[in-house]
Amino acid sequence: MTVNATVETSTFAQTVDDLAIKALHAELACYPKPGLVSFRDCGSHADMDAATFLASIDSLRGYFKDMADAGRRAVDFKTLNRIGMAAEQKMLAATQGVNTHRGAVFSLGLLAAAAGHGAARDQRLSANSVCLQVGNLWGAEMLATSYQCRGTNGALVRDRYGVAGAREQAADGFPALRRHSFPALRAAREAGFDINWAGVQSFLTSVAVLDDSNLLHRGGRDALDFAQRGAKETLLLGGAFTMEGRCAARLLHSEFVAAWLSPGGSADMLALCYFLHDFESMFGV
Ligand SMILES: CC(C)(COP(=O)(O)OP(=O)(O)OC[C@H]1O[C@@H](n2cnc3c(N)ncnc32)[C@H](O[C@H]2O[C@H](COP(=O)(O)OP(=O)(O)OP(=O)(O)O)[C@@H](O)[C@H]2O)[C@@H]1O)[C@@H](O)C(=O)NCCC(=O)NCCS
Ligand SMILES: Nc1ncnc2[nH]cnc12
Repeated sequence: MTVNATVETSTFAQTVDDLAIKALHAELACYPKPGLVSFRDCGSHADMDAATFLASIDSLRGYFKDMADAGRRAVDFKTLNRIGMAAEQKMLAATQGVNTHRGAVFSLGLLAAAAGHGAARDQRLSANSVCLQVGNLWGAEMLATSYQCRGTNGALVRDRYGVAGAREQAADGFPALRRHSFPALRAAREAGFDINWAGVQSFLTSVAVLDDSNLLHRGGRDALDFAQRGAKETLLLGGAFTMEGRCAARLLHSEFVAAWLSPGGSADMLALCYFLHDFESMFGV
């Protein structure tokens, strides 16, 4: 189905906004997500809780519409970056300076822009094509030195461990998400699991494969290895598909909290997967 044939472009951008906000809500609600904030507890965080996230999500309403509209106009990365920085400032004002959704503002914002770009040109709107378009359209520009943040946690671990972070994932069309996290969510939904447990399965899959800069920043290589191993072992027990796997996921949550580990990058991947799943059901061919 092509968008031009079905909905007005402005309605499309509003729908993208609604789906992105819904995805951020679903990510927050999903439990157990080892180490992360949900309505049950604050995970490995002393400075934020579910209320902080709700305020943050509310502040982002309209941002994804702006990004979809900007994508429709085929703007350059500089323009997207400016819109993103303004959204980040609104988010920080809503959370009294706590970083709740910096990564999601970046990654989900870029998906919204690619969706807007594709819809205006009657392109295929599968999850895969939208992810790849981010890299094709803006990848080279976003890797340019002028956009390298200095002093961020991501920049510090990139320099220290040489790993690919949020920017490199986006520039490459979100390979971990396309190959692992999203197929895990889709397979779980097709197998009949609800959005919570399908989300847990996708989240564990992300933790198992992603070089999460939050884990590296808090605990170095040991923390990343510990988290990836724990997620893999939980998946081997069946993950969200078995009672044993679900118990292991709850236990892993306690272990991450005890070690003060928080895989924030995987939280973003989960929100992206929820968004893409709804988006593809609505607009995909
Ligand atoms: C390009 C930017 C994303 C900057 O990136 P950079 O890597 O330089 O810096 P960070 O500030 O560290 O942000 C990266 C965030 O991306 C998430 N992330 C981490 N690893 C990965 C990964 N491998 N792949 C994809 N995404 C990843 C993660 O975001 C989530 O975690 C944050 C909360 O974590 P928390 O534990 O609370 O961390 P802190 O408060 O920072 O520290 P401590 O508590 O430990 O002390 C939360 O934001 C989640 O979303 C990383 O944090 C980008 O920021 C940029 O250029 N922005 C410009 C504006 C823009 O967005 N433009 C729009 C599109 S062009
Ligand atoms: N639910 C969550 N908990 C902690 N950090 C996050 N970053 C994005 N979502 C998050």
